[in-house]
Amino acid sequence: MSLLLLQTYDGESQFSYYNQVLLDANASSTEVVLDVNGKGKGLVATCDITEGTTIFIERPLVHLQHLDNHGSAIVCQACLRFVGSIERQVGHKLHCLVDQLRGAQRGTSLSDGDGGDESEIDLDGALEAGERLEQIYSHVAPEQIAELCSGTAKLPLSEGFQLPDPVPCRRGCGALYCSAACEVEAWEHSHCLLCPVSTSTDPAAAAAADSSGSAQAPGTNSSGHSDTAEAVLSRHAGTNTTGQPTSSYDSANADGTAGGLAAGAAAGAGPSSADPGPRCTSGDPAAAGPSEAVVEELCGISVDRRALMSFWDHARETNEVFLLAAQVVAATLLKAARLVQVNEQSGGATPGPPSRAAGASSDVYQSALLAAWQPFMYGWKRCWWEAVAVPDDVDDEEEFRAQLKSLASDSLELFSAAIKDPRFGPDLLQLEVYGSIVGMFELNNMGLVVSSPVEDYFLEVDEMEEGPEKREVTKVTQPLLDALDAEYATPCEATAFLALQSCINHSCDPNCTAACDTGDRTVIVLAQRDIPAGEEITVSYIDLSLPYKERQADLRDYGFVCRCARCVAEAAEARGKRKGTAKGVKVGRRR
Ligand SMILES: C[S@@+](CC[C@H](N)C(=O)[O-])C[C@H]1O[C@@H](n2cnc3c(N)ncnc32)[C@H](O)[C@@H]1O
Repeated sequence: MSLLLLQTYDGESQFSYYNQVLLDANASSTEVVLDVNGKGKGLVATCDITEGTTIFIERPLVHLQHLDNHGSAIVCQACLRFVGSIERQVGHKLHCLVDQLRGAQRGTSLSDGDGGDESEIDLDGALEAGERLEQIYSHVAPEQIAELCSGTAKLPLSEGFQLPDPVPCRRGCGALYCSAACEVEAWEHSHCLLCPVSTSTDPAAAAAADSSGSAQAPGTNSSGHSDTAEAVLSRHAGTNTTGQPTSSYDSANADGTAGGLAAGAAAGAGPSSADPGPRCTSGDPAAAGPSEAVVEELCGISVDRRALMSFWDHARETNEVFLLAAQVVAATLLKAARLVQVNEQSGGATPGPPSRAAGASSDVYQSALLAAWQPFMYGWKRCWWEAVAVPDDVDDEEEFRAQLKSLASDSLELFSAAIKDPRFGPDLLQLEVYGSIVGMFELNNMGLVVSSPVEDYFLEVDEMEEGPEKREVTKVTQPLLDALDAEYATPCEATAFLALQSCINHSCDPNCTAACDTGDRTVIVLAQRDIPAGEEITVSYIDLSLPYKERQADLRDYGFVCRCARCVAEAAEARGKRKGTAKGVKVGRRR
């Protein structure tokens, strides 16, 4: 059954799809070739390209800020821009850091108290966490962290680093955006299905969302009043079921500790919604606490928000890539449902699938599903559990792969309990399809890194001319810098899938770089030397400074052995050396 979505498509349809993608990305100097020297499809220059040329600029189809990065960077969940203010970014980082360290200490004492296995108690870890906590508090008082988090404290020179005011998700799940437009974009893309906060918190928004696929203007509540990030967060995410404040946008407790931001929890180490403990809520809907068992219908798709929370919890505890897979499934379903809806509204006169009411067959729904699936149709390669490289410490490969498959099966079961649309048949929620989507991220994803304005802020202070003014400023900033230590420069880190960038093959001597440093989620592919027409466009997937063997080991994660010119030359050189040694040719130092 799943074969419909996983069938191999003819070259013609791929060709026309990629032609449109090239056009959208303004990539007129390249073409997608379906087989490049046995490496599958690749990108090839159609004309001479000079060094420094921007080959194309592209936005991801789906992306996710790494969960363990939420404690380090408050960013727009749609475009990854840093939001809020320098003060809040600094306060949030310290808050999460403190909470994480406290968690490390608590974890130890808990297993101690439980009379658990002595060998599982990480006393060294607890000691280290304690020392780091002491170090932080020797520089910054808890009240200062609370003031930075709440925005009441002002840092010198910070007005030169203005960040957009955060716009909260209309349901108040904890996700923040840099603008109303970004909130709408995320909502319409997939968040309207994936947001775990139930309708009951804002019925007007849900009603509007249901009728049009987009709801009321974000940032306004049902009475039309403007919601601030703080208001929404404190209403929905600010307290969990134990009544503890959970967000660094809440004012932290007087001792600065109960704000409850646990980077560890956001990273998947935290408690489940059934056992709500402190959580980092920046963009982490699970932090909003369990919602009521409200089943809604959006564009004809049924969503059980409470079941969704269980899916979220499982993904946070096992593999965040399931959240990306959920985005793909949700975006595909929504797009298919909208295609059907548009056609129904136009009485079937416009091209597209006719309505069920008008006697449509299931083929109509399948063709809408296939049209919506197209952006991902050419990206998948193998199921996750088949594609993953077996870690060195695994003895039984078969068992390892069976475990991954079972994990994916659990995740899909939870997702299927939350989101249903029988009109489109069972294909999209088949295990092989789900596994192929997860596998697609394993083999094709691109890491996005957006540098932090906090780093720029501290650099500007550092670069001030020596003198009384700098001394005044550093009196305030140096303790913060000392408390943050290496954390001060942590960028926003995310992972993404892009239609065109994911066609570029790897080389250990690449002619291009792909980077995301503009702070608007766009990826820029840049020629780093002159590229003659007909040459393949290549980038590096790995750290190129590594020696041959380590590069090959890293590339195993992408499922291939690199045979680029550099690898072939280095392998030949190594073979030559081994041969020379075997023949007794002198190598190395003479005794
Ligand atoms: C991001 S995709 C690149 C596009 C891919 N060729 C395709 O057909 O979609 C990564 C996959 O391409 C193939 N690949 C990329 N670079 C390669 C290389 N240098 N040698 C062999 N295979 C490569 C591997 O199968 C890898 O898993």
